[in-house]
Order: sequence, then structure tokens, then C-alpha cells
Amino acid sequence: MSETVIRMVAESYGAERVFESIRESAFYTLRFVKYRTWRSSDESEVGLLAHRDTGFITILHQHEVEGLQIKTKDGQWIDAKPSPSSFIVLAGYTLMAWSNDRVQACEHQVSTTENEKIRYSIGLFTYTKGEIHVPEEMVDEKHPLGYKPIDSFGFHAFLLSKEGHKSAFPIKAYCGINN
Ligand SMILES: O=C(O)CCC(=O)C(=O)O
Ligand SMILES: [Fe+2]
Repeated sequence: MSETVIRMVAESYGAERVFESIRESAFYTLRFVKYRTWRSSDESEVGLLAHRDTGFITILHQHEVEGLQIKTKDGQWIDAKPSPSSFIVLAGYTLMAWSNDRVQACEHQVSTTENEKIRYSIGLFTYTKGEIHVPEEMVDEKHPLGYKPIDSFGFHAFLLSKEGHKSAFPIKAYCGINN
């Protein structure tokens, strides 16, 4: 499924010729998360603070208990309702850079609203190894090249640094051009 989505993104920008190289550099982690219930009714929130994922794409499935919220382009938080048959695909920072900002890394958070039910989610995180380059299909007059080659391991090390921590858009601080 991850490969299918990445192929669709590449094709939609006329860059299907580079799909194979992304496929070859991809690796995955699978994370199963259990969110506890509230300890008391006045505990304000249990969840995960607003963030953007750092890899290429994330495929999420939440089981029965809602909580995932996605920030829209105009800054509104919307609920992603759980469905037994659906997955949510989120773009991460590496895809944002690879697509030369055509695809924005999606800000999201988890905020549980039901205090009695344990929430489970499962996420397949797709990362890339080695350097990947912005394909020339993503670059034109309106979209000048915005990133140097993207070394995902280097980027993850940068995220742990002081500079990485304080940066609002760490991928731009790490390998952006003209920032
Ligand atoms: O539990 C979820 O639905 C989201 C988890 C998440 O955003 C993450 O692990 O990066
Ligand atoms: Fe996330």
C-alpha cells in the first residue's frame, strides 16, 4: 500500500521514472500504540502533541476510539474519524522535501475525547535510506529547486540536535536552499 501511494504521488507529478529508486531506498517501521484512559475526569488530555512525521509517508489505522486530528491548510483542526476499513496517509518531511514542497508535511495530533476507552492505533512509517534527490519534474519556474540532496539518516540526527529542536521547519534548516 505504501508503494502504491508513493507511485501515485510520483505519477501525479509526471515523475514515475524515479519511483523505482524510491522503492529501492525505502524501509519501514511498524508501530503499535496504546493510549491509556484518563486517570481522572478532570485530566485534560491524553494523546500526542502536534507534530509532523519525519519520514516519507505514514499510513495510520485507528481502532474504534477516535483521537487523531489533522490540521488543514487554513489552520483548522479536523477530526479523522476511525473506520474499520480505512487508513489515513500522512506526508512526512522527507516527502515534502523530495516533492520540492508540492506535498506539505501534514501537522497532526492525538487528543482523546473519551475517557473510558483505551485507544489503539497502528502506523506503518516509510523512511528512505541514502540520499534522495528532488526529481527535475518537481522543479520549474514557479517551483525553483528548494532542497539539496536529502539524507534521511543525517536529517534524523539533525532533529536530535539543539538547532533541529528549535527549528519550525527542520527539513528546511537541514537541507533547504535559500533559507
Ligand atoms: O496514534 C495515532 O493515531 C497517530 C500516531 C502518530 O502520529 C505518530 O506516531 O507519529
Ligand atoms: Fe505522527
